[in-house]
Amino acid sequence: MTSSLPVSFPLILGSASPRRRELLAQIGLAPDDIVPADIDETPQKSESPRKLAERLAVEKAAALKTAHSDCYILAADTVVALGNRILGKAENTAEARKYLTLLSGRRHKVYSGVSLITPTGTQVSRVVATSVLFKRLSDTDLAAYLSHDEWQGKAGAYAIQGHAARFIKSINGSYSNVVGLPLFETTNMLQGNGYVF
Ligand SMILES: Cc1cn([C@H]2C[C@H](O)[C@@H](COP(=O)(O)OP(=O)(O)OP(=O)(O)O)O2)c(=O)[nH]c1=O
Repeated sequence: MTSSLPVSFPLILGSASPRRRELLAQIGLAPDDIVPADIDETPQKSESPRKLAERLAVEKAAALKTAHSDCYILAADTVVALGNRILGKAENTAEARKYLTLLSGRRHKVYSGVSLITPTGTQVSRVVATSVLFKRLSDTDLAAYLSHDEWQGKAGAYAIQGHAARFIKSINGSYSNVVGLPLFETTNMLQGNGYVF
């Protein structure tokens, strides 16, 4: 007898981030295709971190819609924020040092926007926030962290899933959200919109 599991439409992950692919794999999801969305990620004037994370996730998914009709398209964006100040990806070691010095001994928020386009063209989105508390970083901590390239390509110039875990006293909220994709909310979004897995 053959099983009669309902068959879903293909899932496209609109992301160049290896973290997002790994996070999906963690919950048993292998996208049918991975297609980075090339959009301008510059914040708008006075845009809040939350709004930025949502807008960029929406735009990343929307950028892939025409080329991938009849698919589920999932995209996300992660923003690190100290109050309303957005810390993006550092461009060089000096900027990474500046960001980490700002985060030192303080609590900040990480917002991930997630957006899903269904095969019928409906787009749903949400933002998840996690609060992260860094210990006070010594010069030795900073020098050690900046001596390897973990800071590169990460919002706020750190990776909670890497060596930066040494610096994190506590988090309040979703861990996977900090790494780049809130898995509980993403699962609900996919299943709530008919994606079977
Ligand atoms: C705060 C934090 C961010 N990050 C990463 C997740 C994201 O890859 C990156 C934030 O940049 P994003 O612009 O969200 O993502 P991306 O440019 O890497 O990939 P794409 O836009 O194609 O989806 O920072 C970590 O890996 N660990 C962390 O602790």
